[in-house]
Parts: sequence; structure tokens; C-alpha cells
Amino acid sequence: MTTVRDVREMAGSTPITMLTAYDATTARVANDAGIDVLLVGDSVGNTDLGYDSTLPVTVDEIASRTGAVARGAADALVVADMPFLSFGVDDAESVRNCGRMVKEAGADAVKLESGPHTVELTERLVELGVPVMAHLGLTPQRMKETGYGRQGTTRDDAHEILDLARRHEDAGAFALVLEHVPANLAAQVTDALSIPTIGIGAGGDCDGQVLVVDDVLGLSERSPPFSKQFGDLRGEMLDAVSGYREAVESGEFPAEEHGHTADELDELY
Ligand SMILES: Nc1nc(=O)c2c([nH]1)NC[C@@H]1CN(c3ccc(C(=O)N[C@@H](CCC(=O)O)C(=O)O)cc3)CN21
Ligand SMILES: CC(C)C(=O)C(=O)O
Ligand SMILES: [Mg+2]
Repeated sequence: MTTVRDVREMAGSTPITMLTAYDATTARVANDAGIDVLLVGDSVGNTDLGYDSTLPVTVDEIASRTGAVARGAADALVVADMPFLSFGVDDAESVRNCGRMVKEAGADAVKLESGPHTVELTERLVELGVPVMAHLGLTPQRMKETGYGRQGTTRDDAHEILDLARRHEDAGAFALVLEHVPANLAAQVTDALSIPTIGIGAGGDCDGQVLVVDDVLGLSERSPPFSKQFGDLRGEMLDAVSGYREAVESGEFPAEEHGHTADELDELY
């Protein structure tokens, strides 16, 4: 069983591997492949749920997916990604929504897309026993404002990210995701912090890496420029499903061994 303390202690020594998962089947595979951290990402909105952004994803959807992933993940740390407007609107509601992931759904921690408004909430959650992973750089829940472009590319923006990273470490976050920022900024943030940084499109000097599982498996229709496809599951699924369809249409499936008969049922009329 991986704990938030284990992950924190991997900073600067062992590369941390994180991957999204949205169901028990995928969680079992990723767990057996030795992935350290499974993120129940709100990217499920883009992947399994078929939306064109993460904005419509609900607390109930993340809670349900977190339950499935937690049941499949025997060893990996499970982190629930808090959806758009499930935190930050109202303090009590934020704590209840985040607490529910740990108390009811089986998460080990929550992730919040961070900003100046999440410093106090991070501190409060950690104080209450809900571990928090921070997330800076590209935060897709702000896509209406920022789009999906690179972040932290000016000195001012980079300073703001570095400052917010420090403030979230001080607030008690156990790790920080850095998304779509220049590699030299991510390297300096990683140096400045004692908690691990986990990069996505943030270069090779972070303490760990995260990708969306559909992009890794080759299931995504479109994937970000910083992702890498390590398999062709869409091709394999297409072959398997086409094979099934052709076998039914040709009468090849089902064969005798796929059915059964009962003698006394002969000549019913
Ligand atoms: N399948 C998937 N993979 C992801 O990595 C991912 C999601 N979904 N959904 C949530 C966010 C959205 N992400 C994205 C999506 C698109 C770009 C992208 O295409 N960026 C281009 C265009 C920028 C623009 O539109 O201005 C770039 O060159 O930066 C980057 C990150 C990362 N996350
Ligand atoms: C890409 C990761 C960091 C994420 O937030 C998600 O998958 O929702
Ligand atoms: Mg997310």
C-alpha cells in the first residue's frame, strides 16, 4: 500500500509514476504494472464521458469512478481530482465534497486545481486529515479564460507559479502537478520545493510524470502535444469488435461449444 508519505519521500530520489484511471479494470492493470499513483482525473469528462472539456464533470461522477479505481488498486495511491466548482464556492461545501472522496469513495487524497484561492482550503483540508495534491500551470478548469496553451512563459507568470507552489507546500500539500509549463521553470520549482513535483508537459526534471491513460494506450481521438502514445488499443479494440461482428454475420459464432442442450426439451410440440 502506497501512502502519501511514501510519495512525499520519493522526491529527489525515485521517479514517481502517475497515470489516470477511471475504472477498476484499468486500475488493476496500472496497479499490476507498478504505477505508484492513480489519478481519477476530471479528464474522464474528455475521455469516457465524451464531453469537449472537463467543466461538466460532477462530484457524483468522480466519487463513483474513485470507488471503482480504489477497488481495483491494491497497492497504488488513489487521488480524486476535484471537479470544476466542487471547491472554492463555499468553505463548508468544499470540505464536504473533498472529505467525501476519502470518507466514502476510498480515495487516499484529493487534487485541487490550485490558485491564490486554494491556499487556505489546502491548509484546512490537511488539518482535517484530507491529503491534498496541488496543480499549477495549465489548469483546464480555467480553459474559458486561458485556453489550453502553455503557461508560465513570461517572467511574471513564472514568478507567480513559483510563489504559488511555495505557498501550497507551506499550506501542507504533499505533491504538486505542473502542467504545460516550460521545462526550465518546472526544474526551478522542483529545486525550490521539498515536496515532489509531478509533470505533464513540464520536461524531464520533475520528480515524477503523469499522463492521461487513454493517450498512453492509444484510445484518444485527439491528445495534447506533450503526451505520448505507448500502445494502439483503439486498433486492437477495432480488430476484436470487427472480428466478433464478422463471426456473427457469417454464422461462425456461436459454435457448438458456446451453447448447451437439454435432452428432455426435444420435441416440445
Ligand atoms: N485525453 C486528454 N489528455 C490530456 O492530457 C488532457 C485531457 N484529455 N483533458 C484535460 C486536459 C486538457 N489538456 C490539454 C488539451 C489540449 C492541449 C493542446 O492541444 N494544446 C495545444 C493548443 C493550445 C491552444 O489551444 O491554444 C498547444 O500547442 O499547447 C493541451 C492540454 C490536458 N488534459
Ligand atoms: C492530466 C491530469 C493532471 C489531470 O488533472 C486530469 O487527468 O484530469
Ligand atoms: Mg484534472
